[in-house]
Amino acid sequence: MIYTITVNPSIDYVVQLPHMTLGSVNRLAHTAKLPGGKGINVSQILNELDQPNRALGFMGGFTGTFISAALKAKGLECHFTKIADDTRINVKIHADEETELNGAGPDITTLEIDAFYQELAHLTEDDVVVMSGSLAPSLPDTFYYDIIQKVKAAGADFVIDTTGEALKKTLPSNPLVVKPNNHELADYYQTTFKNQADIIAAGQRMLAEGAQHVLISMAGDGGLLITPDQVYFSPAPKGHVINSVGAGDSMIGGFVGTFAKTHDAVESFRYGLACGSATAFSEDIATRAKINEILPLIQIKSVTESLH
Ligand SMILES: Nc1ncnc2c1ncn2[C@@H]1O[C@H](COP(=O)(O)OP(=O)(O)OP(=O)(O)O)[C@@H](O)[C@H]1O
Ligand SMILES: O=P(O)(O)OC[C@@]1(O)O[C@H](CO)[C@@H](O)[C@@H]1O
Repeated sequence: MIYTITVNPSIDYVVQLPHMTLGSVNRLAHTAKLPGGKGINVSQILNELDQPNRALGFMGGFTGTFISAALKAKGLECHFTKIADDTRINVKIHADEETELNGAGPDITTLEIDAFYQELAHLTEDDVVVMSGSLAPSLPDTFYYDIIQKVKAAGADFVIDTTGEALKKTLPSNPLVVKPNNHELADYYQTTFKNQADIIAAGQRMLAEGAQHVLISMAGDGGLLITPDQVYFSPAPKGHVINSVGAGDSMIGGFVGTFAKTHDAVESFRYGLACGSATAFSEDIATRAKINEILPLIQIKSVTESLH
């Protein structure tokens, strides 16, 4: 079973307007309220790929009721831990440029945290736990690290979508895959990239530091997959970008869901790329139909030889 953990889910309130003027009343041309949060987005993709999975995390209040109902309607298996406080609302403004206003998140009590841990009490070595997104402020900084210790004790695999110090702390525990984007990768090693070879070298360093696979996403410039003995690149297919929020989560969902079925890293990369672009070309997280439309457009090539 794949478990996704969204500690801090959200209603993503997506608003569109041709132009936003700060300090004025702006009238919205189009709005949408979508269930969001990084792990939930991964679960939505897994569901589209018919990959059994269970969405975990904390959910509460009228916002939590909305998200749970929306996910149930989509057929997701959800085991969220109920909390007393309201789940947050994140505002995604699509005007001249994309601007995001993400809430800090609700208060979560020690009793609620204990109840959440019960969901991880029966992990086995066949399981994969995907952890994504910010921690609510009331959670300890070690929250993800503590979960990883439980995952490792059960012999299960894990994926964590994080950056900075949190990533540094988890790499030695050998995550199945890490997916920094090229900017996060440059920040991580406090460097700037002049060309693709520099990006690949940084990805290989992350592999040496413990990741089993490194996926580097580069938005409209495509992605790279780094394995212990090969490096692959794919450009992104061209299309009309509608809402790139969740493209990175979709890439993780495509990779992890396919890897669980095939144990084939390149095939998993292919699905990851297709799911990422399919979401960028959709209002919400991509559907199976959109993913199928994009899959034939993905062109992966090995760039290993060009490095020597
Ligand atoms: N404009 C785009 N055109 C085509 N494909 C895209 C576009 N944006 C994203 N993608 C696809 O989705 C993948 C992940 O996107 P991106 O690099 O933006 O991830 P991210 O930075 O983690 O995004 P986010 O945090 O918004 O989810 C890319 O590698 C690419 O395959
Ligand atoms: O505030 P966090 O937890 O870092 O990110 C939350 C979020 O921006 O991530 C998803 C897109 O990746 C959205 O659905 C959601 O609003």
